[in-house]
Amino acid sequence: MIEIHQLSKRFDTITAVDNLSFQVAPGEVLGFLGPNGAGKSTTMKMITGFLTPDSGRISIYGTDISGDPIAAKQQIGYLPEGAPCYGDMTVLHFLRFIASVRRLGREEKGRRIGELISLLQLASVQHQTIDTLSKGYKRRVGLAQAILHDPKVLILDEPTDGLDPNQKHQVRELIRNLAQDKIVIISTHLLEEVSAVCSRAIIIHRGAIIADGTPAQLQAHSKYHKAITLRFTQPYPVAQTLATLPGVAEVVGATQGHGYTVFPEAGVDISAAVSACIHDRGWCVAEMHTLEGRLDEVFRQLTGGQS
Ligand SMILES: Nc1ncnc2c1ncn2[C@@H]1O[C@H](COP(=O)(O)OP(=O)(O)OP(=O)(O)O)[C@@H](O)[C@H]1O
Repeated sequence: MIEIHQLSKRFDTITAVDNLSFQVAPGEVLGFLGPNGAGKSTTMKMITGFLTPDSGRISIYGTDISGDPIAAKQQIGYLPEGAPCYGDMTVLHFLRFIASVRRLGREEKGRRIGELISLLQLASVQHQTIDTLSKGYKRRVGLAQAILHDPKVLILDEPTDGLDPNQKHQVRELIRNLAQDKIVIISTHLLEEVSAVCSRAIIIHRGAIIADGTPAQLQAHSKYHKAITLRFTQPYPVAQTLATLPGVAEVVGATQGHGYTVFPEAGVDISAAVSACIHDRGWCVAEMHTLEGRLDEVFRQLTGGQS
């Protein structure tokens, strides 16, 4: 269990993290979302012991990070923003160095590095210096060093940044597999990443938590939650008719074709009423879908439209 209690950090006049409290349990993949400058990286740096908080407590499986930083850090794997340092080392030398720092035994060191080179597809670049690698490879080397000692806690700052779509997919699979018995916290700007890998998401804005829930719970705040999209084969008086149904908040027509989005009033399920109305009128429907909600819209709504 990770327990964060009333964590705060200021840089001169900027309050980067403002009285943040939350807990994360094993098996959870927690996504940290927020606009640029929201305080995600600063929070991660404090959880990993790289930055000292001005106030508040951080406990990693019962160990206070400021009380016993070495014991706490032994349990953590951290992928910071950007590329791994020591760019003049080859990938293999760097991973051997990290394995020594993490005090892996000789045999375990060789076995584990071999496993990770294969898992993260680093074989073709293992003798290349890190400075000469592409962004995607640097990111994968960063991930390899973060999970080398098989930590119980993984803190990953934008883990798929710079990866191509195939690599993004592979890394997300890897995170999902790793998460089974670990605590994983990832920061990301990619809302599809939250839906793909996170069991829970926290939205941070100006250093404070403004939403906390499963991706589905957050999507339920969207005005698209349980909205119905329709496409008809020919023109009908759809907007006027459906707008009069009980529970319908708004009907918006598409700019092209005979498509509509029917928005419900909050918490109302309008699917039965809409289907019955269409059936009664004998209208020919080409497509009909009920939407889950849009995380990007919830994010914009809660953060006031900032990037
Ligand atoms: N070392 C520092 N010195 C001064 N200000 C800092 C420092 N580190 C962060 N900040 C400021 O603290 C605030 C939070 O920054 P942080 O990097 O934690 O945000 P973030 O949510 O990770 O942003 P991004 O999504 O852009 O990475 C920002 O206003 C940033 O400029």
